[in-house]
Amino acid sequence: MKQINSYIDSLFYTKDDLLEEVISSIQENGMPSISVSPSSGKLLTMLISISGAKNVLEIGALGGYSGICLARGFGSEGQLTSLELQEEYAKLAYRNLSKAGFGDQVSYMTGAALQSLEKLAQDNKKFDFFFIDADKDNYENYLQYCIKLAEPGALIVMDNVLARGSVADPDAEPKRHTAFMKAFNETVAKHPQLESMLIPIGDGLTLSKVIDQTHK
Ligand SMILES: C[S@@+](CC[C@H](N)C(=O)[O-])C[C@H]1O[C@@H](n2cnc3c(N)ncnc32)[C@H](O)[C@@H]1O
Repeated sequence: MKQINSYIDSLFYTKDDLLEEVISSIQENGMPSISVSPSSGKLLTMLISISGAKNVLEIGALGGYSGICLARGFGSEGQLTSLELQEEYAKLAYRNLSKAGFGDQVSYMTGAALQSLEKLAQDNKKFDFFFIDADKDNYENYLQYCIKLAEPGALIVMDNVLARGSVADPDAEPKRHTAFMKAFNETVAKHPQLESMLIPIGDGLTLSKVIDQTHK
């Protein structure tokens, strides 16, 4: 997996000073180095621009790396709502999004994402693109909320679904979330409201389209 990702990054990722500054700012602030991989970030940008999504919800901001990738996809016309547990992380993410020129197009909701999602549901908010990249134990809950908050045909992208390849390789040392991710991937694959595919890039991204029930 590592070798394949290095190969993909070496061919398709071009040096990006702004994103490299984001990575440095995360390290300087003593935060974990767990942003999406460069190629996953580029794919997020492409998915937003191809789908034309303008109202994006991110779960798990960290220092704003994926937030910038998402915002680049909608350019000057979209809005990003980002949910982050840690106030300090959200502040850094906001500074980085502002540096990237998206300060007016992003808003952060801090605290446990499940509470923020419940608030968004109560307020009848709708989104056309979701990126789930926070605590893995809640992935199924996050997925259910995203479906609830989705415009028909919305896309939901979930990161880390391969758990470093351990979900597919019986000889690999199991990770903390291997068993959980295996079960989650089965749920997504069979979900009646989703049409999905797992893309083995970075730590694995699943891309799900919310089926428009009115056109079935
Ligand atoms: C893998 S990092 C996100 C990386 C980010 N998406 C990127 O690629 O730039 C996961 C983030 O989820 C946040 N998080 C963990 N548990 C959470 C929760 N219950 N509610 C909201 N955010 C949470 C963590 O603080 C962390 O910043």
